[in-house]
Amino acid sequence: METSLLYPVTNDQRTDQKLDGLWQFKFDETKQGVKDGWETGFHDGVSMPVPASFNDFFTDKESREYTGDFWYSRKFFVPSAAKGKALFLRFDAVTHRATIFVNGKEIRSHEGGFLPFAADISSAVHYGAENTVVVKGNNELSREALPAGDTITLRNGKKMVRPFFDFYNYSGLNRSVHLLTLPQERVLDYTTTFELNGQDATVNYTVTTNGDAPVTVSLADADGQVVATAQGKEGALQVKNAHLWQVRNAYLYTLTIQVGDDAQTPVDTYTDRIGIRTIKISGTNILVNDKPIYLKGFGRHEDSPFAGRAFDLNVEKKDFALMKWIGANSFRTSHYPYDEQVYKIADEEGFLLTDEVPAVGFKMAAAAFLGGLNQSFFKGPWLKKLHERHIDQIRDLIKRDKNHPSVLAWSLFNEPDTIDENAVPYFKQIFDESKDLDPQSRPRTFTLSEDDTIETSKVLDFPDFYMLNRYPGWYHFGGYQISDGEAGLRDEMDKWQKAGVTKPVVFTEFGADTEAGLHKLPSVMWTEEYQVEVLKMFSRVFDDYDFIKGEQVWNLADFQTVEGNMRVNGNKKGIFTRDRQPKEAAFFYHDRWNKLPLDY
Ligand SMILES: CCC[C@@H]1NC[C@@H](O)[C@H](O)[C@H]1C(=O)O
Repeated sequence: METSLLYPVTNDQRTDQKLDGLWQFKFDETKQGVKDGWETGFHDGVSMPVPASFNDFFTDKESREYTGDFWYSRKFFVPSAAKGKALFLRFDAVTHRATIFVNGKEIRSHEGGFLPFAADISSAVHYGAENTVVVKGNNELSREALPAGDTITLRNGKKMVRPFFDFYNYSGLNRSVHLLTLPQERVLDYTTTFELNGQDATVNYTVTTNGDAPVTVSLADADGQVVATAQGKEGALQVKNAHLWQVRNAYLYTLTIQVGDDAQTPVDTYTDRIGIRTIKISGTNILVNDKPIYLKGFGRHEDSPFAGRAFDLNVEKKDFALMKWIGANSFRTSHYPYDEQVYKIADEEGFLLTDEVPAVGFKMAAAAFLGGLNQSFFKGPWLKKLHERHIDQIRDLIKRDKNHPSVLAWSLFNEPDTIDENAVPYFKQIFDESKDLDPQSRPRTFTLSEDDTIETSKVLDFPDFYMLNRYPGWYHFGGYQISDGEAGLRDEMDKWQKAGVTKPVVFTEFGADTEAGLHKLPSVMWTEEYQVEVLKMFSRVFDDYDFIKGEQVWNLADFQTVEGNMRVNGNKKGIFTRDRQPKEAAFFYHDRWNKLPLDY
């Protein structure tokens, strides 16, 4: 688990310099790099943009599909003025694992392609001079790492990944790299929880530092007026006439943490924007500030042409424009934690997000679907290591994202095999170990695939609310048989109702692959008309069951997947195309959702 995952800020005590841009890049198929000393830097690579996945910049298949070790290198200057400071390189994400070298010295390694980590380089840098950072990355998949898959070797000796999941294995320095100078004594972390008292609110906080200097915490409103202050590493900020953070009606305060005796010359200062709101599950209702809400939105991917899985602020800005236009209020970070800047935008825009770890592909049937095996995923020599990494990434996910008002819930798996008895002890361990990680005690859950129903799933006691992924009209009962699909879906909902549903049910995946521009009257599958028919069918069912408290259609946009006879250059279930243009279904939801209140 990382010591500190605070997002970088710049002020009189801290600096944050992004090292984005063109780096040197090389594949290392024969693991030559270590023998040839690449860790000291190299100039005979190709230029590679950062942040970006490397895959789509090449014109040959071997490079696009490359699986194995790869190396990045660049120079960076450390000013003499940085002497006495703690120096870190913060990697917002390297997919799927990395080892970091500075001036040829190995600093640290990290496992997990979607969460940040920081390398303390204080002892390795030359001040007032250029330095060299080298990243040795690897993008192989296995059953003992997240996301799950296999790596095979073809007869020609090339390695190839076999994902147990339906998104392309885009790899590389997918998010920004920061050079940080920090005070030796500093804020490492903070927590916030909220109590609403009529018009007023209490912000309970804790602050973690690496020293004994006193701490002062203040809260300023959106106009910069300080509305509350408190002393100590634990305390309560009393806010009169609190302006609450609401769904699609956000309000953010600025929290300032100062370390040191003298407010004029603090040892460290850390600021962040927070929203005062509460989240609760009450019966079959999801409550924000004690008011029931209904989730309207999407499963998404960090995916776009050229940059692959890299965070691209332009794409993110467009996606939020589309989600606001269509009347959405929420999304799931399927199937991995997104870049922190996404959560900051969601905080500002008043969107709720379900924050998901990359525990995807924990199901051999998925592997079978993608040409894999048919055996129990939760019974194998890989489980011990997988569990260690799974809970480690849950810990870091919650540590990183716990102060975002936009985070509604934690999704600990996507479509795991929960029919298998062997899943129960694994789920118990994960839910026991994650129980107290979130100071705000937000709901923990996971998605249930088609096979995992109220009759077959063995782990329905664990989630705080249910997330269902259902595909009648597509993967079964498609085309003219869609009426059987609707009847079957209603049968299942009747069983949930008869069983006495005591928790909210949110549909987190449903939809149909659709080739933009394909039309037919009457419809056939793959046409835009048929996608609307499927979505109208789901809407009819959602409107008939009161315990259904959300509809998040799969997917916001078309996205890249592995090649296969079930994919047409990727997954086409998008409501928008991959270049973010509307299919007919976008206008259906624009009409359906904008008729409703923003939060219901
Ligand atoms: C029947 C499982 C559906 C599946 N669910 C997980 C997503 O990551 C996939 O994209 C989606 C699909 O096949 O469209």
